[in-house]
Amino acid sequence: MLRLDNVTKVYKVGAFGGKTFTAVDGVSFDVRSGEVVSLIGESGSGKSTIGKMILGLTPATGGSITLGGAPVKAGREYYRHVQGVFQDPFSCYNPVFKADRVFQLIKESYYPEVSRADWDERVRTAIRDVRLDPGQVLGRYPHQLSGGQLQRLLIARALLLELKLLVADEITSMLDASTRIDVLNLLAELKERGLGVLYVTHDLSLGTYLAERTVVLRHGTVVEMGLTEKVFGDPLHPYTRQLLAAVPRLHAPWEDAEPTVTCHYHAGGASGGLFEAEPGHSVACAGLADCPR
Ligand SMILES: Nc1ncnc2c1ncn2[C@@H]1O[C@H](COP(=O)(O)OP(=O)(O)OP(=O)(O)O)[C@@H](O)[C@H]1O
Repeated sequence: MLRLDNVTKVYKVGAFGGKTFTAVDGVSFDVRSGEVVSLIGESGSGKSTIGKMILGLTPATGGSITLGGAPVKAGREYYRHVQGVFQDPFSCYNPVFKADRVFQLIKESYYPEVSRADWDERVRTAIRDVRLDPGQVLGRYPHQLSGGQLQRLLIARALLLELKLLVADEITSMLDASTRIDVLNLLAELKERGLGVLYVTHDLSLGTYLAERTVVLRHGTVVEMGLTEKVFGDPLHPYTRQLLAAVPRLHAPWEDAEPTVTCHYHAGGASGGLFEAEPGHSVACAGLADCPR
């Protein structure tokens, strides 16, 4: 459904934009309907930039991003099918308006023909779908609602559209542990409904919780990707191993990752792109001292 092919993003930086910085470099992966793909990497690895390009908020410098074969085209029709939910739910609301105004804006833009009564019923259904009580959240200002409630209202808002893909960028990082699980379970329900979800996170444990496939990003390039159980069960790239070793475990002392001695990419005779080490599990060069440059 969503396909990124060799996507690159080069930002102009410096006082007069005279220098450039490549934030995303030749990234390719896809997200299918009814699937959660998690995009994982440390801060600054390019995750949000990829999310923004998919949402048409910033153009790709190279490569292509397509939804159902059609290129990203920011605008009303595209946003009917593709929506983003971000880390800080408060920033998505205008504090001087009641939070549920976001539903009214969707009606005005997409469903002006729907009667007031019908629309109110749709809104209440969407709110119940995200496990909120309409009576408790409608008519309130953003500051009167919790971060988790605001986050879920944004998901409810997305559900009112004919959504195919949701880009969820660090949406659980500001939530407490139990609300976080509620929101993750909600995403799991969305995929049951056939939606594709790109779940952007730097938290590996959350990524593994619900993603069928995982893409590991480092310095703007994909270093490993594949079925989540394979990427996490048998990480091949030293960076993935490092990330996994850094996940805190209850009652277990922190241990550094075992040093990587094999570059699966070069051992497999690959050159260019990623090497498919096993079906559904690909890896980039490990960058070991003896890897050909
Ligand atoms: N508008 C911009 N102009 C110049 N550089 C930018 C711009 N936006 C992002 N960058 C740079 O691109 C790189 C990737 O940023 P991005 O926000 O995509 O990372 P991220 O993986 O989402 O990080 P985080 O997890 O901290 O949100 C960073 O080095 C960042 O400084």
